[in-house]
Amino acid sequence: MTQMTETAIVEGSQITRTFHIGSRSVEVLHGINLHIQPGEFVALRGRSGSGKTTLLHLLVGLDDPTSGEIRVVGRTLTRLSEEQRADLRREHIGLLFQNAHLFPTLTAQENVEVALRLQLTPATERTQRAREALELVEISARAKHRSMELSGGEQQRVALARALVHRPRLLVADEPTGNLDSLMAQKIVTLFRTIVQQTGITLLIATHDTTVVAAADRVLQMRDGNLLSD
Ligand SMILES: Nc1ncnc2c1ncn2[C@@H]1O[C@H](COP(=O)(O)OP(=O)(O)OP(=O)(O)O)[C@@H](O)[C@H]1O
Repeated sequence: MTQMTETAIVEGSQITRTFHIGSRSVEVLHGINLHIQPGEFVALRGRSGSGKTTLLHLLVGLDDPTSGEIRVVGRTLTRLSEEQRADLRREHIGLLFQNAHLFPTLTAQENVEVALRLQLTPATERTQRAREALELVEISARAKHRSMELSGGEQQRVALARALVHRPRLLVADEPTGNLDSLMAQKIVTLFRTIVQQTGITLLIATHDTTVVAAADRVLQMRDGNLLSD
């Protein structure tokens, strides 16, 4: 087993994941080791089906590895209950997906505040923090628009604001530019870089997008359930 270090914000040691489909077992991840340091912007690249989404789900505690150990922000995920893992996400992790998954009839501001309601943050602080998050992703001018009135790129910015509003230490994103045209994608990527610089957050992004890959500090390459580089 690889030695776990004290300083990494995300660490995986010999992670495997096997899915059971009927009587068949399919090992999708074959013993992944990885270390991500605080403040790094890491792109996770690999063909469709190589296991990127499966790995991300394990690293944020949405799924359990078949074997191996995962430590995120100093906690060993396999030792936590589902509720404790949900708390860990609420406190320290932001999630962003290919689709923005906003409430269509709520405004941009309200969509961001929803994340803080779950944390029982007082109303005045919620409003202020949501405003700041919308400012950070440069979408304040649309704060009062209902999300269904926004473009795809604008919706993704609101989703990013929602993922950042609780000031997580780690942002994990799965194909966040997958539904955007190249100009919109470029703008979001520029924003990722700015946010890393301004906040010191750690970014882990699974992507096929060469713009994201080019902007990252480091690229992890997956192939057929193996990580080729760490
Ligand atoms: N719940 C599941 N049950 C069975 N097989 C699964 C499950 N989830 C994923 N797989 C299989 O695991 C493999 C890896 O899938 P995964 O979604 O992690 O790949 P990916 O690299 O994220 O692909 P993409 O770039 O298309 O999103 C695929 O062969 C997929 O069919």
